[in-house]
Amino acid sequence: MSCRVKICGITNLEDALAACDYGADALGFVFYPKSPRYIDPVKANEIVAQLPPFVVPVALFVDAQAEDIESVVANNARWLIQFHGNESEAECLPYNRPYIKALRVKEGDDLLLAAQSYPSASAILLDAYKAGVPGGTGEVFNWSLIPEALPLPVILAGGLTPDNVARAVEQVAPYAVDVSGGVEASKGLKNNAKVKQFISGAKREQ
Ligand SMILES: O=C(O)c1ccccc1NCC(=O)[C@H](O)[C@H](O)COP(=O)(O)O
Repeated sequence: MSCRVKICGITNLEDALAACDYGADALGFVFYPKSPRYIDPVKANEIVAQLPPFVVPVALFVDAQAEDIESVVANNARWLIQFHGNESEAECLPYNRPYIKALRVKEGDDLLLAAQSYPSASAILLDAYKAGVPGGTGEVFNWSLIPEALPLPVILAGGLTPDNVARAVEQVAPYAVDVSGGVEASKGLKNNAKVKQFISGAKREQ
């Protein structure tokens, strides 16, 4: 089965539309001010207004204030929210939007228990744990730590590239894959050839 693809860290319209042309299913916009991929909410909403109708825009926050989240998602009914910090389920619910909860994976974690703490999530995104860095680390985690029976669709992230994505899809069989650094020319700017190669690798029939 073909895997869905989310291209994260979009900061400009050209990269957004190119990713859509190559077959991206979702685009991630980072509203974490300390990220080199941070995008201004007004600019992000201008881009989202120009996306093809079947591409899902994902607004990514890290332990953000409710008013900051509202100020982004109130502008377009299409936004799905990705919580990439230490938000509890109760903190993910007030926006009445479908949401993805990111979990940062490290040895010894009980991922099943962690995923079970978010029964209202649409999907769980699994990313590499790195102390002091909430995401976009470019690091791969040990995929064999993922339990067989997670209760939600899994989005695999962390250090994916055009070179390893087909192997990741084959080994993990995730609902979707998510990439940021592995398809960049420089922080915040995508390399379109890498984006195209990544998407065809992810969607290649196994
Ligand atoms: O991309 C960031 O700078 C970022 C900062 C803080 C929290 C999350 C962030 N990105 C989250 C993503 O969804 C990335 O795509 C995911 O962490 C994988 O990144 P990469 O390993 O670079 O592919």
